[in-house]
Amino acid sequence: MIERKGKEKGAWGMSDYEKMKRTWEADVEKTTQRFPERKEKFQTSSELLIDRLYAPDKENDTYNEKIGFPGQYPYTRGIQPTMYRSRYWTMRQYAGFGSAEETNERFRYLLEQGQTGLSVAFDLPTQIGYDSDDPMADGEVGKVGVAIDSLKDMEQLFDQIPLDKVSTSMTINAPASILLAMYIAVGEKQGVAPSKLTGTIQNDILKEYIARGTYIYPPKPSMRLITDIFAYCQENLPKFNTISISGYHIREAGSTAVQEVAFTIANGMAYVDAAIEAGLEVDQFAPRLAFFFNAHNQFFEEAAKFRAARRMWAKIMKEHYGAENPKSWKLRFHTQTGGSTLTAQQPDNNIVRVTLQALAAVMGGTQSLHTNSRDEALALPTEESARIALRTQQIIANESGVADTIDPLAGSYYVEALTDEIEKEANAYLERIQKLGGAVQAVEEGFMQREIHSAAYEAQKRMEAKEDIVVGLNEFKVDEEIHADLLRVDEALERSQIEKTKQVREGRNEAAVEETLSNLRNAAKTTENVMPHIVQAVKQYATVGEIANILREEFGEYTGM
Ligand SMILES: CC(C)(COP(=O)(O)OP(=O)(O)OC[C@H]1O[C@@H](n2cnc3c(N)ncnc32)[C@H](O)[C@@H]1OP(=O)(O)O)[C@@H](O)C(=O)NCCC(=O)NCCSC(=O)CCC(=O)O
Repeated sequence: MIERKGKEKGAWGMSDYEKMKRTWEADVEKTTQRFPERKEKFQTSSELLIDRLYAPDKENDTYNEKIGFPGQYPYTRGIQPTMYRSRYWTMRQYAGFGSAEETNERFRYLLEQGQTGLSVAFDLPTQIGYDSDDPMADGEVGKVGVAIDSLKDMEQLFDQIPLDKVSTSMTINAPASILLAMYIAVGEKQGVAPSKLTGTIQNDILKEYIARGTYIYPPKPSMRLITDIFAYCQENLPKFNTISISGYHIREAGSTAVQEVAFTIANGMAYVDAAIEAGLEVDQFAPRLAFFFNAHNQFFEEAAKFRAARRMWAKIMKEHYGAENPKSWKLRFHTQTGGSTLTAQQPDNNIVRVTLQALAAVMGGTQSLHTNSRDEALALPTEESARIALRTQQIIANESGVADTIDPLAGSYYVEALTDEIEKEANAYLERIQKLGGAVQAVEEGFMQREIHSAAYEAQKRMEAKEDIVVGLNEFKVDEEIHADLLRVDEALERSQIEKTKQVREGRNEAAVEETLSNLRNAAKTTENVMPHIVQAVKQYATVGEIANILREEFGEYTGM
């Protein structure tokens, strides 16, 4: 794979490789002042010293162009010069169920247990912009996540959790502006200025049309809401990640690893195009774009997928969009282990699957990680399962030694070849999507959906023919009764949540609510940024449903392809 060519020495008598290495060493010097390495000396159990980085010891063109050094373009080896030697990935377990109080308790439990970031799961009504007392919410309140109707719920959700110390991810898409506005308002109540807030909103509508389904408005106004958020955050929340461009759900819907990368990056390009069209400067908003991928069981392919995605995005941002700020080139991502790979049969086996998948994510250089709980194929995780899932990451980080040297798979013939092939195949998809007119067009025409369905169909056939073995499912089965200790949401929650929201409505200043909602409506009719109006409305305790309904009236509803 690696062919060595003679190389001219530059004016300073240094080859390109030597220059790159020096630059990396200087970056390490700088980074470690802010983020010192975890240990003075890293060593194996036999006391063999572990170097920060293993790289070719001589000039090598392929290495320079394709692989390079960590923290350097094209970032194949990771986005930080020291990676996990300085700081482990963020351990960020997706959690939420029932009421804000219950979820707050789970959050605090997870933080006490060593989790390092928060990730909010909202219930379905919240995700599609309905209050708990809306007939559309019937039977769904607090089921797959926490029920949030008004700022009151958000205040309880983050009670005793200092928003200047912890970063929060919120899996919210169509109503992302509303939940972000509530987060800003809670921050202010805690005395934390918006400029200090750190976190991420998912805010990725395209994959909702493709795979996940919680869309409200048609594509055009949805894209406008997203670029309004970019513009608002650029001014007011410079540390907040404005979107989490998600391949996770595309993969859950049955795509291949290549499709996951290709469609996610295509969607990413659509957001960049929309923001540029809205008049934003690429180097202003691109540094705060984030990504979110899945991790399945095919260990090497998964690790290679992350490395390929990073390299592709760096090239696209630099060469296609002409971004000049290196922060715009870096693909930063969260990983969640693959929910669809878990089995209801012999559920403890899922712990092993999650371990493999999490390891692939770490080998691929993830910034943040959720490890699924063993019982997720059955119900919401119990506290014990959630703890084991977190412990899985902690064991990988603290006991396995895999985080002690940067990108340990680099240079493996197999992994580098897979990285190249994934990049090539994903680029071929990108070309097809560009020919269709870009991701928005491709989604509207159902192109990605069709490709995913056919991949899922093929995978199902392989499984039924036992070409693909899933342990406990089509082979190695046992007679069992599944009697896991499952967490169920109390049916009384819906009634108490409805009552709580009723009280909020009774206690607020109705004239002020009306005024802020009417200002929002006026802004929605023009091109004015809607975000400041949504912030004003939530501060008056206008609810998620009330705000989403104003936008429904102005933008219309999307009824599917
Ligand atoms: C960018 C990420 C990916 C990660 O952000 P984090 O804050 O956790 O990590 P980070 O940015 O890497 O690190 C925080 C700060 O430390 C710095 N830092 C980190 N490591 C460093 C190192 N080695 N050297 C120097 N600096 C370092 C970073 O630059 C950054 O500072 P600066 O910022 O100053 O540079 C973000 O978007 C994120 O947290 N995403 C999570 C998304 C998520 O949880 N989604 C759940 C979806 S759940 C879902 O959808 C489930 C299924 C469903 O419901 O359908």
